[in-house]
Amino acid sequence: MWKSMKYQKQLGQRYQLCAGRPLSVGTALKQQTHLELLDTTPTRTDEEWLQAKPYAAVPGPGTCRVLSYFLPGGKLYNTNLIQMNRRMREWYGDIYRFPGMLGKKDVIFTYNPKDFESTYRNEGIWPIRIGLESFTYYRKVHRPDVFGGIGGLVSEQGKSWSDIRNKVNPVLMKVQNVRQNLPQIDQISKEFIDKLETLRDPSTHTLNADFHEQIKMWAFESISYVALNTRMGLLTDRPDPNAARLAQHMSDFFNYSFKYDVQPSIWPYYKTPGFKKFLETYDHITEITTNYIETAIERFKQEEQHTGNKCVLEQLLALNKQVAVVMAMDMLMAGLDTTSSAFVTILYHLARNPVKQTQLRRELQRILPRSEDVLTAENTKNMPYLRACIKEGLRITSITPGNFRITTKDLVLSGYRVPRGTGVLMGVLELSNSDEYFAQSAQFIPERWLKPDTDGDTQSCPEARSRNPFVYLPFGFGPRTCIGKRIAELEIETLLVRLLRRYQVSWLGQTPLQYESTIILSPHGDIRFKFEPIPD
Ligand code: HEM
Repeated sequence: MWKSMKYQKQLGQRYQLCAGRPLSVGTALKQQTHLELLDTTPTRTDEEWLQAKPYAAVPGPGTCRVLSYFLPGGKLYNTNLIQMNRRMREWYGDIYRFPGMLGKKDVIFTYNPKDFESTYRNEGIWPIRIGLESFTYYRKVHRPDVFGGIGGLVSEQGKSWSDIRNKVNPVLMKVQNVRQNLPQIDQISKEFIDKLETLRDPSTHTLNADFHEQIKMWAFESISYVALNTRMGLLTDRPDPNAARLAQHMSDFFNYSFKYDVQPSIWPYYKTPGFKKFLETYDHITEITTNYIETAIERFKQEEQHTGNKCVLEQLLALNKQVAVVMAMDMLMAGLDTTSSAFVTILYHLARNPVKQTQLRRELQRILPRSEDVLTAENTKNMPYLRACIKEGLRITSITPGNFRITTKDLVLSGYRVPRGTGVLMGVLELSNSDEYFAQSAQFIPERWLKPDTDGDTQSCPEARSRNPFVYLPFGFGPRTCIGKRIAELEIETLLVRLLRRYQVSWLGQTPLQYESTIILSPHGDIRFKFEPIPD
């Protein structure tokens, strides 16, 4: 009895430390009806489990040692996430435990594809990916007045996550439904090219502006068209006055999120002035996006008679207004830096590989004999080399370097017992860059992704592709895979077609493209391309 009361008390402390943390692992697990108890004590008694080494034997530093690593002068002081993971892997091996701190749980880092497979195959129908806890806090605790208890896809878990996901999947994951946005996404790409022309020095073919910033504007214009059915005008000289404000708040959001969601922070216990500013940033984003949505609703009412296909926002509103508002915000937050970083990455690899770029251009010239020709659902169907280039770019640099899950079952990972409720970070970036899984892994070889029967003059090379599907997952895996994948692909493909049909692109940076790693990998530093027009 005492033991049980003490246990309940411990659980209470563990899961109700403050209003911001109750929606953590415990609650997420509790929401899964097959795991009703908060108790994460292992229940497996089968041979594999019994034969495995205990969890305590997983290599890794203790809490004090980890803290010493990050102090000034420490071995990991001032390293970014990628550098930190690489060093830890060198010291501790292909599986190690990073101890939980300040209310966060332990995380197992693994570089073993068998572990990836085990984790994904056992994730069940409601996979748990605890990501941005500040999101959950803001929506569920700080502003329930606006969100009515809906946390959104990024932060919900269990049945509440699946209720939203099942509703929005047909709108966002169906290729044809997403592809009906092609004319507008293409229009945005053409406006980007027009803007590029105004920034391009015709004698040197270089830009008088920061290319990465311009690409962020393109990504913003594209995703806000899809999410808010609004043209922000960011690629024109008359942008919507609120658009620049929203863009700035989104950029602040990413910086704050890294600080308060990824790095250890005391905000769950004490709301620091910096965290309060973060909440204000959330407030600004909420206010501006809801205003755009209200305006769009008015517009839809006036256009009620229109008979054409409904846009994404209209389809989401037809499901449920609150879900639509939350989903639109999630699309803006998750679909901006990811798409712009991926685009710069893929363009960089093509710029560094002129032979592959020329090969790609042949395909593009077949699709668009004249650069001004129209892109249609029909002529964009068959672009195998373009799609292979995108895949290959994201293989060399997966901008989400690791995929994360909280285990919902007791698992044996790399021979160790890992109880359910443990965080597992799967280091895909390292494996997709390893010669063990991809021949000549450092080389940009789009041919690995071509099917042997691909038309045209390109020789496919599927044998250079890994036989293990779990070592290449730039958009994640399973029921919780990226819901914006189709939108991102449409945006990236369309702009690549327009840009590379029009220009020969080369890399002028002094070094290979550098990245800064916050929640994703973001291109950083000297990003300079040369754009030489190609005669029609
Ligand atoms: C190249 C661009 C992108 C990349 C590489 C990317 C990558 C990812 C990855 C790896 C995940 C985690 C998947 C998992 O845990 O299995 C994810 C989730 C997510 N992404 Fe993307 N993403 C991209 C673009 C977008 C876009 C354009 C949107 C918006 C429409 C978006 C919205 C989301 C959302 C809402 C989730 C959470 C899904 C859920 O938990 O159900 N992403 N993305």
